[in-house]
Amino acid sequence: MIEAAGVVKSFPVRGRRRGLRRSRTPLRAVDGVSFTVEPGEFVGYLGPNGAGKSTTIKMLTGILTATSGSLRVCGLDPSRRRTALARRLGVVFGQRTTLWWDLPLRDSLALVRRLYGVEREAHRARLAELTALLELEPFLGTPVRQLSLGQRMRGDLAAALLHDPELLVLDEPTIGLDVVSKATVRDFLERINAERGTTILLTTHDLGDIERLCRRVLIVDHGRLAYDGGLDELRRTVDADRVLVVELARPGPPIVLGDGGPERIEAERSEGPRQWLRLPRGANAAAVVAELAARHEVRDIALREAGIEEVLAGLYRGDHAYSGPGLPRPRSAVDQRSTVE
Ligand SMILES: Nc1ncnc2c1ncn2[C@@H]1O[C@H](COP(=O)(O)OP(=O)(O)OP(=O)(O)O)[C@@H](O)[C@H]1O
Repeated sequence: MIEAAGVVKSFPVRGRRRGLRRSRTPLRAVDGVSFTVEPGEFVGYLGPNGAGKSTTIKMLTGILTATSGSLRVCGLDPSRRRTALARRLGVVFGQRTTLWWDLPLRDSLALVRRLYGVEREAHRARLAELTALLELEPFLGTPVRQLSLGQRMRGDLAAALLHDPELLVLDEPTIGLDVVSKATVRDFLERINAERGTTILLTTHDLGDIERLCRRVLIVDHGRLAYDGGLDELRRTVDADRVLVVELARPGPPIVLGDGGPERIEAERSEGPRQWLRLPRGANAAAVVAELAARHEVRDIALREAGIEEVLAGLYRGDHAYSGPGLPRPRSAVDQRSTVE
């Protein structure tokens, strides 16, 4: 569905004045990104602010032309076949609307039908289906400018899907939505992916979106792909800490396990009978728990895995080494690269 090979996008940037001339140093917003997305996949396209996500999406949809590299979306070159691609692609930008501000939502959606040349009968059936799934009925007659953000986003999703595209590209579709609207949008996306097989590429900073929806994530950093794989593998691969929270029968001195050896673990915090032990990477939690139980009177134990928030924050800050399966290049290579030509 998507094939990107060595895609680069440079923007000219006004530099410092040198004599009468200003230097124009190009900024590589996207710096040699390669990945493929198969039909039916639901992929998260993640990365810190300014990483190059929106620029990639604009190239995928044909709004921007790549400076170099090769890009195929639904088998088409997006910048040369933009109109043909538009019939097979749905796009939603959370920060903008594609609907007509002064028209009631129903009329906006009728105009979308004409734009895409969808037959009246097919349109009617599809509109009825999307109206039910997205619960649009109560505000179909309301002008778009009077819709709440959550209502407008549901309207935008309907507009993007009325022509039944194979691929849906979403740029922050849940930004600013309350918990109920987010849940409606997420349920809907999950459903069209599972039931209709619509391929979805989702850009988001929302951790709930990522955990709930994305089986595979691509992480970009400074315009480069830093990770391509599953969320669970990501949690396991990065050096994310696990913490044992132990409740002893009574308060005592800090627990020390594996004393003297390389696997020595000492409680880093204690509050009354409760103590926190940070497990070193690769430590066998079962063996640690067995040693704990043999040497202490333990009431309760909980193992706290790092949440995806901590894992991503660590990656974005550069705390973790990029190595291992699914991680195409070591962190040092990302660091050594210059973002400005
Ligand atoms: N038209 C442009 N001209 C010059 N620089 C641009 C242009 N568009 C984007 N950039 C720069 O390219 C880099 C990547 O921007 P982009 O919007 O793709 O990031 P992003 O990952 O979508 O960020 P965010 O999460 O904040 O939306 C940024 O440094 C940005 O300033």
